[in-house]
Amino acid sequence: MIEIHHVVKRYGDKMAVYDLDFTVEPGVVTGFLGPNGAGKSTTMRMIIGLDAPTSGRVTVNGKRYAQHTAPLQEVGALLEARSVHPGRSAYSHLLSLAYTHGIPRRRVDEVIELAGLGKVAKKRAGSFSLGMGQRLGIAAALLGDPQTVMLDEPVNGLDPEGVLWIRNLLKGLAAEGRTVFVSSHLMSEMALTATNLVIVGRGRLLADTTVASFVEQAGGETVKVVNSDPERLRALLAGPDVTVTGEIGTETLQVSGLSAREIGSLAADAGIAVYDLTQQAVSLEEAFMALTNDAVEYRSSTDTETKGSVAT
Ligand SMILES: Nc1ncnc2c1ncn2[C@@H]1O[C@H](COP(=O)(O)OP(=O)(O)OP(=O)(O)O)[C@@H](O)[C@H]1O
Repeated sequence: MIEIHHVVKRYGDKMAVYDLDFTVEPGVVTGFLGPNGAGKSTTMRMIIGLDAPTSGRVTVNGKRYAQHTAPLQEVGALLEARSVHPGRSAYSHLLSLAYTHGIPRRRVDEVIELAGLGKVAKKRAGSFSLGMGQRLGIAAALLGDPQTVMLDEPVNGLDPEGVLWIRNLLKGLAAEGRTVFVSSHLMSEMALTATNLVIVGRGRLLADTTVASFVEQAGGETVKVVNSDPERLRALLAGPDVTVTGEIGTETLQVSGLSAREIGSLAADAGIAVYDLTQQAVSLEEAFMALTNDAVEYRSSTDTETKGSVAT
């Protein structure tokens, strides 16, 4: 468990984190989200003692990181900066980490396998792609078989297979009862991976919630239905908890409050042809952007025009 108690972090005049207060529970993946400069990396650095809070307290399993006798076995962390000697192989990097932390050699083989680095383990880390570097960082984070795993932007640079691998890895670690805390810019990615969400903006806590309630607050699930008689279908679907929207003159309706199955059956009973029936998650990315809009530190003039809806 990670506990952040009223933490403030100031760099000179810059308030990087202001009165952050939340708990990261074991057994689930907790996503840590926020736009650039929100304070995610600063918070993560404070968790593993690379930075000290100006005020407040950060503990892992009840103690400050430095108070743990075997910190690598307590918290495994991947932070954004890569700290691997480029001339070293992945294997020797992990081996030297293991030696200096009293971790047996066989664990090095295990994490190399786990991270899918078997074929490149003897190659110089300096020749690694961004994705392979991320995998090596994750292997190092897991070396001590830690109860708490903290990863800063782990999907950065990974291809789709790598993204899927991370997703399953994180869920598996949480299912083993570990505390899994992972930062991201992407709400759509976190919605597929995390159970809990901590959202920050400009160093402040904006939401401490679950993916399920975030989705619900953002408008819940909708179903897109393209059909031969939208006017009649719209009337058929109407009900107290049902919302139907759609542009007049098009064949497409967006329905919330009914499942795709229920809509398909109602349309079939009425003899209305359905050409497309797709369950769509709400645009979580848009809901996230709306929540963090005032907290975006740097924005290009075109950003506000490029809001994309991301189906998950
Ligand atoms: N060492 C430092 N000195 C001065 N300011 C800093 C320092 N580290 C971070 N900051 C500032 O603190 C704020 C929070 O930065 P931080 O890197 O924690 O954000 P972040 O959420 O991780 O952002 P990103 O997603 O871009 O990595 C930013 O305004 C940043 O410029």
